Amino acid sequence: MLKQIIQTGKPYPVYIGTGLLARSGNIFTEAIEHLSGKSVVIISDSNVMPLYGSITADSFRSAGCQVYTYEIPAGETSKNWNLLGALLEHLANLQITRSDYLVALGGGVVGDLTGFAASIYMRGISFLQIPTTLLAAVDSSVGGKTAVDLQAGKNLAGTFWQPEAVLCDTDVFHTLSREIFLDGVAESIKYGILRDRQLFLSILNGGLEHTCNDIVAACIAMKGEIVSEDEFDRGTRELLNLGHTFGHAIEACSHFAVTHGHAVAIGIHMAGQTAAKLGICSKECSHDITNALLKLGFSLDCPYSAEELYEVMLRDKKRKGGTIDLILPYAIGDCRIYPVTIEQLKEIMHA
Ligand SMILES: NC(=O)c1ccc[n+]([C@@H]2O[C@H](COP(=O)([O-])OP(=O)(O)OC[C@H]3O[C@@H](n4cnc5c(N)ncnc54)[C@H](O)[C@@H]3O)[C@@H](O)[C@H]2O)c1
Ligand SMILES: O=C(O)C(=O)C[C@@H](O)[C@H](O)[C@H](O)COP(=O)(O)O
Ligand SMILES: [Zn+2]
Repeated sequence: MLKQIIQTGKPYPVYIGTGLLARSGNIFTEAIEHLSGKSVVIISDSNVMPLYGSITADSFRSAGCQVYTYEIPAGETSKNWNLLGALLEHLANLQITRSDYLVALGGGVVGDLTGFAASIYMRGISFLQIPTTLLAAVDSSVGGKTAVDLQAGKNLAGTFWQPEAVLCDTDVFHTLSREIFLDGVAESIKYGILRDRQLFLSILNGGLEHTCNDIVAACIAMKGEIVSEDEFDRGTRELLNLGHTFGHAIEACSHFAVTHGHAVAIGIHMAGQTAAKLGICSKECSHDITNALLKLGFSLDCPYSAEELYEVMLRDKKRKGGTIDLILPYAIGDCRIYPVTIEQLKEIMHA
């Protein structure tokens, strides 16, 4: 089992390995002094609960916890205000107290919703992350961004609330469909393009199928490094949004029919093209990014017009009045924040 510490205001461990789910209760209670004896509410979705709910619940019970479970419908549309409210009411009905724990068992949707609930229930209680998608393992389970979507767009309401610990059992990826696994490949290769050309090449050459734990650990380490520098997303952390200004707009335009990872893949391709057009990176660099995404199996056609995307992009959280921070590649392994005015953004989109 690999262990990393995420150095936020409140440092916390991330455990990565195989066969961990059946031991999750023990691993967490050994790491967290007062967890045994507490109530834990395992929150999961309608696909993951039947697969991994019992093994997780049994493990927490054997470690001395009182276990409750709560299931939400699978899919992005569960990241909404009404479901968040229903979950909070349920916690209150169970008489969950401030010393108890929530456990997010699932992909990024379960993680973002559970983290949000944990951050506001009784003004904040502890939670644990058990990611079950590749995307959640390499990205959403670490760093403490929580959110729900609003009608106007993606993740427009949320908090920063770090988990107490994260446990990532990579065995669970075996039940993912190819498409959902690919969503995680998009967020993984993002890390390579951001800061690590070697990681980019390893993923391109099928590394996630062969040396999965090491690559997951490398992505988490990079996320930890960036988040520890800028926990509250006021500077460097914006880099983690590579491909997201375009990607979030695609998700919103599709009413969330396009998954986050696929939208981010198209967004990374668009970021590469934009950088080449602006003369920030070479044409070869932009082609290498696009070809890598195609080789990995992404379809990069965007079904929405420049106008449609632009309107949604204006609500991006990296907008500061009349400017918006784009994240653009200067080379593979070197991305930077590149502010543009919203007028320039309009021109870029039309080009
Ligand atoms: N907080 C962050 O930093 C952060 C980072 C990246 C993405 N996100 C968010 O994460 C979400 C996307 O996460 P996702 O791609 O995990 O989507 P998801 O949570 O919707 O999971 C995708 C699908 O896979 C199923 N599933 C999950 N684990 C499974 C398993 N082991 N076996 C079989 N099926 C399984 C789910 O039921 C769901 O149908 C988006 O809402 C995105 O905005 C947040
Ligand atoms: O952790 C971060 O910071 C990220 O930006 C990671 C992204 O992959 C993730 O999709 C995040 O939820 C996007 O955040 P947002 O602030 O653009 O809503
Ligand atoms: Zn993302």
